[in-house]
Parts: sequence; structure tokens; C-alpha cells
Amino acid sequence: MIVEPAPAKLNLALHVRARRADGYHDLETLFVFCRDGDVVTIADAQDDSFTITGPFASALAAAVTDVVPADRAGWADNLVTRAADGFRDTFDVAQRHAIILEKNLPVASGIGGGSADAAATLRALARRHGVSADDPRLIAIAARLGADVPACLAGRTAFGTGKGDALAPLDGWAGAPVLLVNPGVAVSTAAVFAAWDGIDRGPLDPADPIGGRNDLEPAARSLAPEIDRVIAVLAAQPGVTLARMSGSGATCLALFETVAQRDRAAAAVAAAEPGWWQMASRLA
Ligand SMILES: C[C@](O)(CO)[C@H](O)COP(=O)(O)OP(=O)(O)OC[C@H]1O[C@@H](n2ccc(N)nc2=O)[C@H](O)[C@@H]1O
Ligand SMILES: Nc1ncnc2c1ncn2[C@@H]1O[C@H](COP(=O)(O)OP(=O)(O)OP(=O)(O)O)[C@@H](O)[C@H]1O
Repeated sequence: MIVEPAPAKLNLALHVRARRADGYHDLETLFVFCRDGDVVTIADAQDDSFTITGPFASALAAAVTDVVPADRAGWADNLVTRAADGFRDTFDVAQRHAIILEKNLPVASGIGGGSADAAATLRALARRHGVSADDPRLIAIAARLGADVPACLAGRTAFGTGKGDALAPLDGWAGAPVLLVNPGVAVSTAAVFAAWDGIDRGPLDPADPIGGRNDLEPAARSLAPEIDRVIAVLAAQPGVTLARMSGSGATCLALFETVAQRDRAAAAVAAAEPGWWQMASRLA
């Protein structure tokens, strides 16, 4: 049995540079990863099966179209099952698998939950079937599944360009205390990009993400006004060094100088807004 973490992905900064002819956008982003997130477990089995557990299991089941083939229990259309199908086709695997996804991250929330799950599935299957983690065929499957999936497959701090899939590994940020907060609103990534105003506000210096921006914030706020208050509440906490939306939102991140300051902020946010989701972690 293989237990593979699917850590939350964060964009410390995200500069949108141009709308492309293929419907995607060229961007510059600093990807970092949390130490916590979803978990994918894969065991050899007689038949394929897919089970979702955890606090966001029902939210995810509701979000995906259920196309369950009779011989593959629970094999709904999901980024995990798509990753597993892609792996099977590419590497010609006969072995069947029982896959369990522990869904701890909110769905459609800018922290790449689905991308992290797909990447963890690919890493777990690669390990099980003796495929190298940097096999170009594995990276090609990841790229087909979503713009964020190659970054999640690598799972380490990186400067992303192109549609976010051209990656340059970077050092730094490991251990930084972080608090993630989501106001409980799902936001569609495609809808947020579509609402971007089309203005190129300039490049991102990978050495200075704090001085950067998330150019999708105004677009996401127009769809989910609650984001304003999340950022305001986080920015007001003692010890905060950065309070910013991640990805296409609505989850916002706050970095802190110390774990104690992060934990005091988490308690303050929970007291002020008991309905908001939050996760305290550290950067990987
Ligand atoms: C916003 C980010 O989370 C930042 O890391 C990512 O760019 C989004 O990555 P993702 O969720 O893996 O995105 P995909 O599933 O590939 O694309 C969903 C939709 O988002 C839009 N999209 C995504 C990435 C990108 N560079 N430009 C885009 O315009 C497209 O409309 C696309 O149809
Ligand atoms: N395992 C999965 N987890 C989450 N969403 C999934 C999964 N499989 C398919 N999806 C679909 O993908 C959509 C995007 O989900 P996800 O949670 O990855 O968004 P996100 O956090 O906004 O991602 P990103 O930061 O990459 O834009 C959801 O609306 C859902 O319908």
C-alpha cells in the first residue's frame, strides 16, 4: 500500500501577463507547497475502485459528474481517476488498484486541491510500477491534466512561467508558518481568468514575491466579494509578513514570523468568523 501526500499548492505571487490564442494566459508565479493537504492511498486490488473520504468528500462528489463504469466501483470522473487512467494507458499497466482520496482541502479554492491529488496519484503509481519520478511521460500526463499539475508533481518551490507549467526550481521559504483561510465560496478558475481586465502590470521578480501581486485578485473579488474581508482580517493579524489570495481564489494565505503568531491568528479568525475554513501549516 502506498500513502502519498497531496500538499496544498500556493501562489505567493501571480502575475498575469497576456491572454493567449489558445484560451490560456501567460503568467509568472512563485509556487510553494504546504506540509499539509489531501492524501492519496493506493493498494493493489482485483478490480479498480475509487473512494473519497474526509471533510470535503461530499462537496467533491457533488462537483464531479458521476460516470461510474459497472466494473470499477466509484470510478467517477475525477482528476485522480483521470491521472490513473492516463498512467495505465501510457505505461501499459495491467494491475488494478483500489484508490482512496482523503479530501481535506476545499474544492475549487485556488490551492490546487484537484491538481495536487492528480499529481500524488501519478507519484504513487510511478513508485508502485518502477517509473522514475522525472520520467518525461509522467510529466506529459500531468501537463494534459491541468496547468498546475506539473508544478504539483514536482511539489517543490518553483518559478512558473508559460501557462504555469514551465518550471524553474528555487530555494527558500521552507518552514515558514502559514495560515490558509477560505470564506466558503467555490470559485471557478476559468471564470476568474475570464474576468481579468487584460492589463499587463509587469513581470514578477522570483526573488521578491512579497513585493509582487496576485493579478487575479480583482477578478476573483468581483465574483466573491468575501475575499476582501478575508484579506483584511489576515492583514490585521500581528506578525503577518504577507496576506494575499492564492491562485484564482477564494482561499487566501498569510505568512507569519512565528508559529505562535500564526496560531494566535488562527484562533482570532476562528472566533471572528466560525464559518470560515482554515488550515494552519508550514511551507515545505
Ligand atoms: C490559477 C492557477 O491555479 C495558478 O497556479 C492556475 O493557473 C490554474 O491551474 P489549473 O487549475 O490546473 O487550470 P486548468 O485546469 O489547466 O485550467 C482551467 C481554466 O483556467 C484558465 N487558465 C488556466 C491556467 C492559465 N495559465 N490560464 C488560463 O486561462 C483556462 O480558462 C482554463 O480552461
Ligand atoms: N480530486 C479533485 N479535487 C478537487 N476538484 C476536483 C477533483 N477532481 C476533479 N475536480 C474538479 O476540478 C475543479 C477544480 O478543483 P480544484 O480544487 O483543483 O480547484 P482550485 O483549487 O481552484 O485549483 P487551482 O488552484 O489549480 O486553480 C473542481 O471544481 C472539481 O469539479
